[in-house]
Amino acid sequence: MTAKKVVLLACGSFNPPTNMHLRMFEVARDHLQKLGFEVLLGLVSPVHDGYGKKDLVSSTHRIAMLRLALQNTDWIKLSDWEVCQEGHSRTAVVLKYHQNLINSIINNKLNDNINEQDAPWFLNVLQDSCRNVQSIQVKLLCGADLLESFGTPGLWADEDIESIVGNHGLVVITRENANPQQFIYMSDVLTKYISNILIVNEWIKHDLSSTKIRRALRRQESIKYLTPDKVIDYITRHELFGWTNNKQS
Ligand SMILES: Nc1ncnc2c1ncn2[C@@H]1O[C@H](COP(=O)(O)OP(=O)(O)OP(=O)(O)O)[C@@H](O)[C@H]1O
Ligand SMILES: O=C(O)c1ccc[n+]([C@@H]2O[C@H](COP(=O)([O-])O)[C@@H](O)[C@H]2O)c1
Repeated sequence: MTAKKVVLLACGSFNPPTNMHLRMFEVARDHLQKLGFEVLLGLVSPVHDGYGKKDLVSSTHRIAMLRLALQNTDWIKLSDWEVCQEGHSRTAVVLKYHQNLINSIINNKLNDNINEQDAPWFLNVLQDSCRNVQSIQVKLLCGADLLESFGTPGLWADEDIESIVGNHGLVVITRENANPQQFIYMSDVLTKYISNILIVNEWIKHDLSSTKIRRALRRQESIKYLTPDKVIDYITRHELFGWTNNKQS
């Protein structure tokens, strides 16, 4: 039996990227491989500046930090499509864009809207895998907190949730203080598409978040081993997140 081919796409602020953002892809790939999927590629899609989240640094900085964070992986790539749009894109739209692009590659008919210049970051990785392939599914990779944010009133459109779980599927990494199984049980739409939702237990718990890194930096505390050293160098060089190089004694 041939393995179902999957691309994992993670959306978020990555403000800044953490080791857990990278680890999430590894944990998901291991689990999916055991279930018989072939994970061809991981994509990181940072949110547009217009998302307007508190303390969000510019996408120029977030992209630069992600590029540094991704230097030691050969299968997780940055997609800057979302940050290059005019404003914030709903996640359902981001998934659909990448799915359409991959479908075009499979069908070998990149059209005028989607040309090779727009997608150099993963065309070369995928092109070989795409030969003789019928389909590749783009799934949303997320932490359990993002899944649970589906329940925040007014945050996600109902049709978008249905499109994300129905057309793409979710790979959810467990996270402290979240109970994805119970959350799915409480939701009719998630229960309807339960076969499209894979929950991956992260047994090696890292209660790590960008918020905690930002807090440490604000307090002039070390963030070593929480994010790659090159990201730390970038943050300190640009004095991001309240870090200052001229400390008053
Ligand atoms: N420790 C973690 N365990 C599981 N998933 C995580 C973890 N940290 C981040 N993620 C997931 O990574 C994706 C992108 O996350 P995001 O940029 O919001 O990071 P974050 O650390 O949660 O950020 P912030 O603290 O600024 O809210 C989300 O799907 C989020 O759930
Ligand atoms: O598509 C939506 O309606 C939607 C609603 C809320 C959040 N999101 C996405 O979820 C991600 C949340 O990131 P964060 O850092 O706010 O946890 C980010 O990529 C947002 O674009 C998307």
